[in-house]
Amino acid sequence: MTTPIAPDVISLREITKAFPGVVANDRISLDIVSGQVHCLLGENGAGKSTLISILAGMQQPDSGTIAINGVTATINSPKAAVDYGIGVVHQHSTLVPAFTVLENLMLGETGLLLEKKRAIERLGELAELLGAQIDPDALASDLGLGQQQQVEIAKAIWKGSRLLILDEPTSMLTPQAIDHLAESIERVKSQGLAVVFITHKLREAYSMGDCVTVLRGGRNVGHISVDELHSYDEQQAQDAILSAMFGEDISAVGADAADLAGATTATRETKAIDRTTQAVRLELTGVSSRGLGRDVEATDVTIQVREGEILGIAGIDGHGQGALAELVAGQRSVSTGTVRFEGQDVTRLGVRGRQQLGIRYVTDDRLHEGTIGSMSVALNLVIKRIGQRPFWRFGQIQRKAVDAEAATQIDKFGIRTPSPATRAGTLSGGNIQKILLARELAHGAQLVVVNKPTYGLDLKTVRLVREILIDFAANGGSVLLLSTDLDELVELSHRIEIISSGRIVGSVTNDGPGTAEKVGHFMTGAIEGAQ
Ligand SMILES: Nc1ncnc2c1ncn2[C@@H]1O[C@H](COP(=O)(O)OP(=O)(O)OP(=O)(O)O)[C@@H](O)[C@H]1O
Repeated sequence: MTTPIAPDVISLREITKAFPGVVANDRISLDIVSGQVHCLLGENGAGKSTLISILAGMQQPDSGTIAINGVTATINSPKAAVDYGIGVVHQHSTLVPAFTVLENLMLGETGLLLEKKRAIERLGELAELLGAQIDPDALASDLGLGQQQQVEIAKAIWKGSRLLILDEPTSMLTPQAIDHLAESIERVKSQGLAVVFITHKLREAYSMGDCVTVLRGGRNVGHISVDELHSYDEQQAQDAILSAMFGEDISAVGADAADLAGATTATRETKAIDRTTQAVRLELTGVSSRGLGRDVEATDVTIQVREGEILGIAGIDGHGQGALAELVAGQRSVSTGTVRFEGQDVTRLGVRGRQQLGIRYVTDDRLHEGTIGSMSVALNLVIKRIGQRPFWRFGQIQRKAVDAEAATQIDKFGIRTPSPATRAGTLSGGNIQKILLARELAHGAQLVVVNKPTYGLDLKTVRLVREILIDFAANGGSVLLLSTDLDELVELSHRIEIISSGRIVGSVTNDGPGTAEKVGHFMTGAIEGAQ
């Protein structure tokens, strides 16, 4: 066991960090105390990631100080952060897939392998601390997401951390893995570590947090102390957080606050699609995909999506959702089976041809595949229409038309950007997602494939994106929704099919209470089957 660490206070004072056109952190002060989970909430672009990247030594503040127990700490590199005992678990896995768990852990931040015997001992200590079973010899690529995350936590506190920062740790996990994570956090906390927990989910802030800080527009706009949070019931905690998050806008949010908070269990009132009147728009018959062999291929998939229908595809992340999405979009080839769109065989049609028919794709890889970070917001909004009128004429870009389109979409989707000319890569995750949706749903979209459309988005943006999809379907559009979030699937889908190891293993009509349990049953079966 690790020795309990004496209570520490990490004090941030007046931390300020500006980027061109935006003050990401504006004189933020807060205290992070050992033995407590400090939740950090705020809308997309509020400044959370900037603040943790400063704590993690990845960025330097323009001004302000960080002190540990009253002594100034100079965190001028990731190595310095590790030396101060600050470990971060990022949203996306940083493990090397081809390495074993042990190799990943031994490969420290210096890139040097530690001594093996000592590493096995340390892993044993940490596995006990986390209450996790971690096989040192398992390949990282063979681990489920929950297990990968346990390894990431072990890696973050490998050197005996004092502060563990978890950046939206629950967004990809199954309900079971979230429970396990909550137990691990409790144990880490009881060993005297401080935890900073970034989440968009108010339920989690209440159930796992000891205190809450809300950021808005780069500022610390509200703090709920340990005593306050522990004295509140869930409703009071939600009200306090929401009013800090939305300030005067709360009246606009008003009655929908519970929805925004994700407090209610999602149920969809809409009836199933009328199969006698709504034509089949997309039909996959016995389709298997053929990719580069890096991830799970779709195998023998037969599905139909009708006009006006949202078909949800549930499953543990990495079970062939990417392959399925790409083969509908035309980005991955079909090895067997047929893909038909509005009656036409499009099995061999490429991406561009499918786009012209109205098939659109919002990838879950917003930053790399979905947008070009070095290009402006305006160009990203029209990038799929290069060479086409009215944005290009005679090989020349038509600035006026591009700017007019950008202005319309920025307004319609509430994209928060200093200007249309700002580089897309500098926007927050939520705003990048809005660019993708704006672009893909524009101009003749008939069917949109969306993969994890609200992953990492804040409450308001989640609601906006879901409303956009519901409206699109209500107006006759078809949606193939791939998601790992059961609440989202139940809230949006008319029907839900479950994918496991690339195959469809079940189908549930979303006809009222009990749907989530039925889907969960298939998913759990899928987990057991996969491990
Ligand atoms: N490297 C950068 N260059 C320019 N602007 C940046 C950079 N990093 C962040 N920003 C801007 O700083 C602001 C705060 O962004 P930050 O990523 O910290 O917010 P966030 O609260 O973490 O958002 P999200 O919930 O979307 O992750 C945003 O307006 C963002 O566009």
